[in-house]
Amino acid sequence: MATVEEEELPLVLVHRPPNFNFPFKHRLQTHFRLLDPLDLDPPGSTNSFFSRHSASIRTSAAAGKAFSPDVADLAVALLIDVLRRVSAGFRYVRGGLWTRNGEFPLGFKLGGKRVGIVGLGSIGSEIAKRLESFGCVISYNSRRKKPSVPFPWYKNVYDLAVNSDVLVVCCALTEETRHIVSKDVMISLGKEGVIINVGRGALIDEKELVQLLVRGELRGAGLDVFENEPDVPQELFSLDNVVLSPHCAVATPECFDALEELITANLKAFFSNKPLQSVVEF
Ligand SMILES: NC(=O)C1=CN([C@@H]2O[C@H](COP(=O)(O)OP(=O)(O)OC[C@H]3O[C@@H](n4cnc5c(N)ncnc54)[C@H](O)[C@@H]3O)[C@@H](O)[C@H]2O)C=CC1
Ligand SMILES: O=CC(=O)O
Repeated sequence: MATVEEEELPLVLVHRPPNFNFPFKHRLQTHFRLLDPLDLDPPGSTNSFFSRHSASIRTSAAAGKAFSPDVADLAVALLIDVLRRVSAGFRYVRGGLWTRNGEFPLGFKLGGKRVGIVGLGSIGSEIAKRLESFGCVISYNSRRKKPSVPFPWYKNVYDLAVNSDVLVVCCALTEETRHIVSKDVMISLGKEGVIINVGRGALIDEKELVQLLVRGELRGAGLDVFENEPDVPQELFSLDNVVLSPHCAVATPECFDALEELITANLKAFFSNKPLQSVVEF
């Protein structure tokens, strides 16, 4: 039961993925009364509060750009790790292989690589900015050419892959983008090709990706997201050219501070009839 003082706070309906427990919930509760359907409905419920009421919900605050710099940092870290074999080198030293086998295999230079970004949104733009400063040559695919962007645009991912050494996948997952990185796209990237995914697992045909990596038909992959998290295909565990992270691109306290600031600003704007800083239309 809410107390009389709590009743006076603005009521906020929370819409979040079941695996996202925002650590600043208690601080938001000092300004707002939170109605979190996941506290009421079990995860996966087909008749959840949100699905029953979503038709009547028109506007909500989104994460906006709060996550983007940290996600972009991790994408670049995964790419450098795959190319320069950072994690593999660590395993080599720790496993005593340096003493036993001698020199470690050569890695590959980042500068000069042609990087194709699938989805030049908020995260993709941050990735482009970082990789450009490393001397990479950027191009991108999105539904439409972005007039203010200087990089070459490819209208499909296949053509982007043909003209890239690296594909960085960071577009939104929709029915249209599910498996947008198909077997054909990966084959067209070629044997020297590297794939980085910080978007969603299902943007890539994961079974085909695994097969291509196992058969040595790609140079490597850096993956933060997977089709059936937290289950990761076991075949990837023994591949030295694959770097895996547990969907943690946003997992920094700074990121959550930025998110808290944005959510609070959005909610305060909403309750004073001012424009939101970031909006989702349902
Ligand atoms: N690994 C992680 O921890 C995180 C992953 N993400 C994922 O990254 C995605 C992108 O995030 P933002 O850049 O912030 O979103 P955004 O909305 O700024 O950008 C999404 C981009 O996807 C593009 N896109 C949509 N449909 C497309 C299509 N059919 N073909 C090509 N491009 C298409 C849009 O043009 C847009 O440029 C999110 O939807 C989310 O799934 C987001 C945050 C953290
Ligand atoms: O962690 C956030 C996400 O969208 O992924």
